Amino acid sequence: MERQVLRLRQAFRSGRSRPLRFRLQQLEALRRMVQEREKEILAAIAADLSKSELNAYSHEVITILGEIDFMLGNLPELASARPAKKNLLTMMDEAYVQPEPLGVVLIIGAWNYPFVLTMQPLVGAIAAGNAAIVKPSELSENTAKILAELLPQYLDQDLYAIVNGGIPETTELLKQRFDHILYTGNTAVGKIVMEAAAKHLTPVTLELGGKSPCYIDRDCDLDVACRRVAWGKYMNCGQTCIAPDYILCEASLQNQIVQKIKETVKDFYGENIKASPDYERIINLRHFKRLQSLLKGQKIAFGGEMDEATRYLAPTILTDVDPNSKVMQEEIFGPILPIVSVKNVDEAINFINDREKPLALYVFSRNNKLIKRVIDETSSGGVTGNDVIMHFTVNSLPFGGVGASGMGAYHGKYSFDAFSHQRPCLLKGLKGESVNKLRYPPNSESKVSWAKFFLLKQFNKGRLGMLLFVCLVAVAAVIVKDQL
Ligand SMILES: NC(=O)C1=CN([C@@H]2O[C@H](COP(=O)(O)OP(=O)(O)OC[C@H]3O[C@@H](n4cnc5c(N)ncnc54)[C@H](O)[C@@H]3O)[C@@H](O)[C@H]2O)C=CC1
Ligand SMILES: CC(C)=CCC/C(C)=C/CC/C(C)=C/C(=O)O
Repeated sequence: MERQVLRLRQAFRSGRSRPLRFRLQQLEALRRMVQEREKEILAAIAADLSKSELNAYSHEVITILGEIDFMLGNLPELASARPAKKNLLTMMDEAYVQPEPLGVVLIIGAWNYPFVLTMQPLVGAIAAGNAAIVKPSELSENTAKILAELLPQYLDQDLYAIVNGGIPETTELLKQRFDHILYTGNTAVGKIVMEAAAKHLTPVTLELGGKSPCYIDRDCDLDVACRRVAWGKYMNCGQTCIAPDYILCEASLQNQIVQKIKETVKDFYGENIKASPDYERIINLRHFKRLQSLLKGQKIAFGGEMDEATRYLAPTILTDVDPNSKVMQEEIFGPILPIVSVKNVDEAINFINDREKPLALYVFSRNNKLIKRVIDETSSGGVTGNDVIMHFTVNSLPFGGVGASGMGAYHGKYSFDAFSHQRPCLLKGLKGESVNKLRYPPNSESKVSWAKFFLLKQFNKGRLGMLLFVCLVAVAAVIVKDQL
């Protein structure tokens, strides 16, 4: 492992990953990989998650193609230096912010969207000019295997590597020194990653989970709300980090919601859900049993059927759920939808604020003011109003958690930023010592007054104002020169 990281570091040090042309060429190669090897990629995702290839394409491949296209179109601008506003002491100098790559970064992915969660960060890491090691989840072994086979065929092998394996391999990897780690997965392992990173003062982006609440207001089109919630909850069999975890609503809405979601499930998956190509399975037996245990003692208003042999768990709704029950204590990450009654929106807001900050928050209402109020009075990684999941698809929005649901963000420009250092650069000439005297010792009252003038004065006065100001500064400089 150590040797592998060293090899990448040497390649990074050679400067090869930095030129814009090289980054664009690697991103184009990645796009070629996705396009040319689409069938193999889809088959691997499909095998890992019992998913149809069509769903694998729309859940994962589209996102990556979109992200690569965004970077190819915007990289020249993202990577270029941005001029910075100057103060009076530096107005003759050059000041700019130059994004620079961080170095060798580690990307640790989770199994639930195994292609997106490794490749989307990799697009950002390449775009920002880094070397990268990708560690896919061992639970999605087919995707991990195909990535290990394909990436070296398309990308520079000295700069981008893939490490497969389980906890021992990740533990070993985490002992190495990286310049950034982007980890996606559960909160407990997030803490392990952060602790390991701290040993090297390595910055981290932690994409964690949590219980994302969904408040449905009385003043709402329930048909639409229930269809959208059912889509986001049962997609990937509920194994989506930003799936609506539970519904909060007034007690009087509960039965209507159950009825409408039931009808939607029939429209989506037909009478025989098991036979639907659009309904996935639970990733493994451990998760299946965990979900099974969450149903104990609950009132199942819909669904609940399961088949251990195929890890099938039907779309399920629980009603009158006690907020203290187990299903409300941990992220569900499966197709179980608890409904918790609240008296009104105030109680919903308190309910949300009494718990850890979630990764996503959803509010359905015809009343935009109410939606804005819920947003203003709560905190979460992201929000979609009157829909679920969809903020994930807008790559001009940063995607990430807050508090227990994570730190840092990525997607689009934010991925580029996550893997870059914004380096402030000030280039001065060797002239101007007369004015510089005011910062050299020995200090004096008059030097402090002039320093205040030069450093604290604002000059947002338009072109003419600027001209006058420059004259004023020139006069001041002459006076300073004579006085100091
Ligand atoms: N915020 C986000 O973007 C996303 C968050 N998630 C969250 O991830 C969770 C599901 O993923 P997991 O089951 O955690 O995925 P997982 O079991 O695949 O683990 C994630 C990664 O951590 C590594 N890992 C596991 N145990 C480790 C240990 N003890 N030490 C070092 N590395 C270790 C694995 O090898 C894997 O690469 C959910 O909580 C979900 O909400 C999932 C997808 C996206
Ligand atoms: C067609 C369409 C709008 C699909 C949506 C795909 C999507 C947003 C999937 C979720 C992706 C994801 C990585 C979720 C997660 O992190 O758990």
